[in-house]
Amino acid sequence: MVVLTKPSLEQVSLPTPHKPRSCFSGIPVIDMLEPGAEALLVKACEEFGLFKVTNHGVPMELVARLEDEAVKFFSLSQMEKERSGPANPFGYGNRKIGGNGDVGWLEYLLLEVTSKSISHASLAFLKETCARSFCSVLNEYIQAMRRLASEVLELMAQGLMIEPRNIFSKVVMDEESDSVLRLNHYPPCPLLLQGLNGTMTGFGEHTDPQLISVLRSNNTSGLEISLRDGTWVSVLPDTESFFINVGDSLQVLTNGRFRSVRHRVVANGYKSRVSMVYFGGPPSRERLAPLPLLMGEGEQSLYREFTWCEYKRCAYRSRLADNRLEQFES
Ligand SMILES: C=C1C[C@]23C[C@@]1(O)CC[C@H]2[C@@]12CC[C@H](O)[C@@](C)(C(=O)O1)[C@H]2[C@@H]3C(=O)O
Ligand SMILES: O=C(O)CCC(=O)C(=O)O
Ligand SMILES: [Fe+2]
Repeated sequence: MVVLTKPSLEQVSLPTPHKPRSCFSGIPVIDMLEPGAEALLVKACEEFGLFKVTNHGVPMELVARLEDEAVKFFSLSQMEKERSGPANPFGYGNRKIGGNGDVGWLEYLLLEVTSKSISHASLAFLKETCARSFCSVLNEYIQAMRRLASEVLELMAQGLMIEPRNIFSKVVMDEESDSVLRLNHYPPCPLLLQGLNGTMTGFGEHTDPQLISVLRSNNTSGLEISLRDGTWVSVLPDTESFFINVGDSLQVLTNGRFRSVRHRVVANGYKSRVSMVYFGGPPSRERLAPLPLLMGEGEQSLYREFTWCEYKRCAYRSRLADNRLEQFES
């Protein structure tokens, strides 16, 4: 995405501006090596659906290498980047999110992930544009994210006191798990420096469909979450930690006990934001329904059983802000 000049900005339809939010310092921080982390983690999933983890074991040097490659990719000419696009759903995307009319102040690379690496299809369109080093660091990062996602999911099961301990993690560790890696670049938005009142949407509000998302960003703010009472707050960036989001699938498995957090990103007038998100999803044929182990006596199941494939089909027909789980409520 190039930084557009004023006349060309007036010719494109822009995402709707909204009011800036206050910074929130209450995001739970979970030290993964601390005894008792599992109970804190459960509380965070119930209250916020978002927390950050420290002592996560992911080498910061690996994170820096992938971020460097992502920055290099986004600095290519528009023509070169577009050789890896349009995102349908995978590939390079610019401003358009999904196929149903959502737009944001960003460009991104959306990559399909198999159990070991990025998929052949995603690799094929990347190879056209990118150095071998990008592909190899992507695969290393994916492995680190799978391991972290799996460890966090095991701590969740432990905190919920359910067995086996891999009851959630085996879903994302499955050979056929359907996961995604997303590299987002939100360039500075010149309109914000030209007296635009309010803020500009970088990535519109939504919940993530998978079990969990593992998010890391550079030091530029922009991420906002909706609290239980519906107020939006801004999350301070933290380059050393990973943010973990509860996704829709985990909300279903826990019968609504864990909260799939609504979140969005606002653009910045001065600084670029780069985020890298791993979405840990189930295999296509996986059946999703509240785990009987987690249901109290007489507790009603909030959702009917459905497969990940069914859910995804419906997700890709929806707008970003839609409540995708509504159709699966019982
Ligand atoms: C508008 C859309 C983009 C999205 C697919 C969808 O139709 C609805 C869910 C969106 C979302 C949000 C979280 C992730 O960024 C994403 C990759 C996902 O799995 O679901 C995106 C989808 C996308 O950008 O293709
Ligand atoms: O860029 C971010 O910080 C969040 C992006 C996001 O929510 C997503 O890619 O689904
Ligand atoms: Fe998201």
